[in-house]
Amino acid sequence: MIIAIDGPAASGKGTLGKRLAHHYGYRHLDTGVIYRAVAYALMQSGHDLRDEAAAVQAALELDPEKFGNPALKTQEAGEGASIVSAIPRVREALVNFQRQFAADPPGAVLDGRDIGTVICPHADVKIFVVADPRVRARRRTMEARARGEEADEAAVLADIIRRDERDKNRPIAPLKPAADAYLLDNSQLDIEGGVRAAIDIIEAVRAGRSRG
Ligand SMILES: Nc1ncnc2c1ncn2[C@@H]1O[C@H](COP(=O)(O)OP(=O)(O)O)[C@@H](O)[C@H]1O
Ligand SMILES: Nc1ccn([C@@H]2O[C@H](COP(=O)(O)OP(=O)(O)O)[C@@H](O)[C@H]2O)c(=O)n1
Repeated sequence: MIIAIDGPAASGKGTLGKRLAHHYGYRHLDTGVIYRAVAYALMQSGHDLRDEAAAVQAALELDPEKFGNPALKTQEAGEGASIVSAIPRVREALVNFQRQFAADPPGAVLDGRDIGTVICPHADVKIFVVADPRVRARRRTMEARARGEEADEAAVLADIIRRDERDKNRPIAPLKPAADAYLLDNSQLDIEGGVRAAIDIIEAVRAGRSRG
């Protein structure tokens, strides 16, 4: 089974993806990390984030062993990711890696912006996670502070809104729900509540299939 989770910045995709993967015994890929890693590689080598040739090269040379680097979690890496991810050839260079991950047994949960629309259009279940932008900014600010970083909630909110706008309005693989995605608003839910709501959706889809 392939579970596709998409949604805007800091909506809880990764947290949900990890928890669902654990619940079902599947592997989990946070695809945002891939774009963050490309941006980080360019930043480290002093290239402009809009340098297409350098960005494609960085995408082709990606090392999944480095996806755990804490530097990828910063606001700068997220902002950079949103710039490099709008380059069509960068996205093309990363499609096979993601599809291969999705196809390997026993099943996979992928989260990002275009999983249900582009990477896995035939995913068994698609969930589009949303939350009020102010709630997302609050959670992301708390997360940064818990890591010992300084974070200004108004600046985090502005970053989230700017990134969502860029992601929604790019011509290639824009952020949007697939036509057959289930919307999950977790603004009023805690993490457990969000996980339960997602499992309810997945089980309802499975039950419908086995009847159908
Ligand atoms: N339902 C929820 N209730 C409270 N906090 C949440 C919830 N879902 C996620 N979070 C927190 O919000 C922050 C952003 O979640 P994350 O999974 O990193 O989002 P995304 O992968 O969409 O960027 C994290 O600090 C996470 O612990
Ligand atoms: N499948 C994906 C995942 C991320 N991205 C880009 O990568 C950026 C960072 O993604 P992320 O999921 O790590 O961001 P957060 O939601 O964690 O803040 C996004 O703003 C998108 O521009 C994408 O284009 N496609």
